[in-house]
Amino acid sequence: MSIRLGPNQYGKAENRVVRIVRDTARHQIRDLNVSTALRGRFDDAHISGDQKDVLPTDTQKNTVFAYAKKIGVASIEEFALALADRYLEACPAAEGARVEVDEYAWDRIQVDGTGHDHSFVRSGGGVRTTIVNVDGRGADRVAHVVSGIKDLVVLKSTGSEFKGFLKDEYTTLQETTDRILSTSLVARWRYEGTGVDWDKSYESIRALLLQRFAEIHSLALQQTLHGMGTSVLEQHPDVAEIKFSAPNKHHFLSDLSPFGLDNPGEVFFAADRPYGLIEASVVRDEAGDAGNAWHAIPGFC
Ligand SMILES: O=c1[nH]c(=O)c2[nH]c(=O)[nH]c2[nH]1
Repeated sequence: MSIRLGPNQYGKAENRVVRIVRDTARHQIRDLNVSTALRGRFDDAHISGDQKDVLPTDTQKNTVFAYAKKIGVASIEEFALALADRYLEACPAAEGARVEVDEYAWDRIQVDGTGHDHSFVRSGGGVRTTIVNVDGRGADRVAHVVSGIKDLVVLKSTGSEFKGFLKDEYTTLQETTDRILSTSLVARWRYEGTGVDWDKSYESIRALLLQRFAEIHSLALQQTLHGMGTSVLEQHPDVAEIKFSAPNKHHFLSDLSPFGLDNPGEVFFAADRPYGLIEASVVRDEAGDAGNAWHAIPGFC
């Protein structure tokens, strides 16, 4: 019998770091959840228990907070790339570093029509996210950036059909040409390089996803996702591929006939489970090799 150590990585998950820029009375806030992981030649740490190669997860955490002060957060992508490079510099046994950053956005509280200098209210409308993987150093360095948005809850109250589907003896679903379509979208897209205006690109893709969700007359959530992804690839040449995970948040028409009431698409039961889970990706044919870009991202096909 032969048994060996399989794939492994280690790091500090979910460092909650809030960076305030307070050079003037008008403060800026970046509110992050940062998870780090190193992979490489860490066999001794697992097999003999010798930790000589291990940069502690505690050090990885400290680096996140020190870098928030030293270099600040120009964008979550730049911050993640800088951290990944730092870990590879500090830890010779590491062959690759993975840094995932979620950002919780804040809006200024409006007082008399003006955004307050230092009081904020958490924004709705999805969590911005990035996952950076850097493999190697110097001339061998390869960096991949997968950015995205999650928890983007959207709904259209008409303009959605689901009909013509396969039926068997267990099918009870009625065909419909007018239903509610709603999802809590996760979309992640892989950039081809790192010479990107990260904030501008994110805002533009987020706006485009919302616009296309609204515009597309949906024949199924699958077709809506494909349409949204195709538009992103058409309008963003630096995006190689986009992946979606979309729970179909079913809204069932409430039967009000026992109460002598008709219900022409006005009152619904919003079920929370079970839900259809629709996952799809749209890929550019000539896209470069994804390498480790999608390493350890759960919930995507
Ligand atoms: O958009 C949908 N896609 C499906 O595959 C599906 N299946 C189902 O029951 N309802 C829906 N809706």
